[in-house]
Amino acid sequence: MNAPASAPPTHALVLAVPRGALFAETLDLLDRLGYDTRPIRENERRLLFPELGIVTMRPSDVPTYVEHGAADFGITGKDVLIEQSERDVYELLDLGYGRCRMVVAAPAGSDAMGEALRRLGRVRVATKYPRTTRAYFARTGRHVEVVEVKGSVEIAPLCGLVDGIVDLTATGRTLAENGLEIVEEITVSTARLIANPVAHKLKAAAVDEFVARARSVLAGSIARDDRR
Ligand SMILES: Nc1ncnc2c1ncn2[C@@H]1O[C@H](COP(=O)(O)OP(=O)(O)OP(=O)(O)O)[C@@H](O)[C@H]1O
Ligand SMILES: O=P(O)(O)OC[C@H]1O[C@H](OP(=O)(O)OP(=O)(O)O)[C@H](O)[C@@H]1O
Repeated sequence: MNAPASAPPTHALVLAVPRGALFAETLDLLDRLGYDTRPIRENERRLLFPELGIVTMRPSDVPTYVEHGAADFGITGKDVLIEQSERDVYELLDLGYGRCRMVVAAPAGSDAMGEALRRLGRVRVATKYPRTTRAYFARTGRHVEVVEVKGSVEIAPLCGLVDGIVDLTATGRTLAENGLEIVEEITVSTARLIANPVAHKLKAAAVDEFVARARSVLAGSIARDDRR
């Protein structure tokens, strides 16, 4: 049976696109890969774009949709992939943008964390990244009590809730504005292209073609940056 004329074209691949901090650069990349991103840019409340094979969501939800095959592939931060390390997804490509550091930070000049460790044998840390934080403190041989918060993590030590935080920083402005300083760096994060393992096999040609085009577009950006 033929599809009705009004049905959206079915795309070979469905891509999960992160909103928020990675959104603008992801749309710029998609433009350069030949997507017409105008419908996405024109309506910030619309989330699903079947005519483009694109679904938009929070960065931390991208691995969920890709793991379950609701999207064939997607873009999210390496920090999200580390936090959700149990997800069954393939990491295909480092896209280079969205660069930030995941750090341990504490009130500037205070040694609040060292004092807590000496006095109480444990340090209290607020974060949106509980698993990464526990793993990091276990790896570095310290007892940590993790307080999970949903955002604006920097406020937690200022209110006496915790001794320090684990959070992302890019310019360092948010830490500085809140009287915090970086104590340790856990990792560096950039945006990554991930794929559903089954789609990666069954739609190998389409996935490989997308990855090859993305590589060549990214190589072009690096060459352009080098010329500046
Ligand atoms: N300066 C930055 N601060 C935070 N995240 C950044 C920064 N620069 C790039 N990123 C990337 O953007 C992602 C977070 O985006 P955003 O802050 O918009 O998400 P969010 O609203 O916190 O949603 P979620 O609930 O999914 O974490 C991070 O996972 C990281 O990979
Ligand atoms: O080093 P900077 O350039 O200042 O960026 C870092 C800030 O950006 C992110 O917050 P976001 O805006 O995502 O809000 P959130 O705190 O609610 O996660 C991150 O959690 C820091 O707070």
